[in-house]
Amino acid sequence: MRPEVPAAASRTSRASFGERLAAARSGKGSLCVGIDPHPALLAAWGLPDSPEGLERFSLAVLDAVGPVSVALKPQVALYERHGSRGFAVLETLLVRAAEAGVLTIADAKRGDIGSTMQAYAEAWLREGSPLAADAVTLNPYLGFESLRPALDLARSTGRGVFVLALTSNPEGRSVQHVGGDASVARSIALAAAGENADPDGAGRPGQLGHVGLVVGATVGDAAERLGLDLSRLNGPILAPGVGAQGAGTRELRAAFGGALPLVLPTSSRAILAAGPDGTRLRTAAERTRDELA
Ligand SMILES: O=C(O)c1cc(=O)[nH]c(=O)n1[C@@H]1O[C@H](COP(=O)(O)O)[C@@H](O)[C@H]1O
Repeated sequence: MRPEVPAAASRTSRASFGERLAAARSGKGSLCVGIDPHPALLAAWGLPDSPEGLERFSLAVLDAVGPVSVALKPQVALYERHGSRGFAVLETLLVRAAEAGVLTIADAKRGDIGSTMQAYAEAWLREGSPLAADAVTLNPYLGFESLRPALDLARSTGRGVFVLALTSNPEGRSVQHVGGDASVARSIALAAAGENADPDGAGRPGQLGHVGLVVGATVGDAAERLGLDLSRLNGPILAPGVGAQGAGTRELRAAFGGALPLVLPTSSRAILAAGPDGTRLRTAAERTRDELA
């Protein structure tokens, strides 16, 4: 049976996603835990690489780290590899997280021509969609403006998007860093800041907006070097790369400087490896959160 629509999907509040995230951070501190059920992790937890294993893993992570994390970020490919039954597990996770009051960021990295983008936007952000999350990651390779359906839907529903700008992987440089002052990364950051200038379209500039960026914690001084003025984004910055990819507090400070208050660090494998014991898992998340504070 299809799970009910997440509570988050039926919200009518006009608060922007950036404001909702900031409110949640003020109570819970600032850590996003990524849910990446890799086959090796399932095996280490004594679970089968099957939809059943996936469901037990996902709900155990929610129970253990939900209370100490401001958001959970399921990596949708790890669900997709189990086909429709994997996606059914993701739907259940999104419902349960909404019921538990934990924000969800679907790490789907979607991006396509506008007409197709409309369908992706509806899948991940529309009221009533079984896969609706609080936010979704987007890939702007087809041009920032191709993301328009998702930008507009996020704005009108109080949900958010995180657009890839400077990714944590070394290969990203060959696309994102080229061009000096006119780099792809800088143009994406400028476009995102422009969207956030009036985040709810109601003439209330100054609110944190619905358009976030993904900037890896591993990127060193790239943001500064390429002229991305992240402190003017007026929206959240998702920073993967913490833990398994080698970044910690020092790297976050080096990468973000004055923009650190906007940064939501996210870590997956380094925390998930502490399971399956729920107490150890929660302690690992708390320790990571507190070290990064
Ligand atoms: O959008 C992302 O979440 C993301 C962007 C990026 O630049 N780098 C990056 O690692 N990610 C995702 O963040 C997670 C990182 O996992 P860990 O390396 O295990 O912490 C994976 O799900 C990646 O797909």
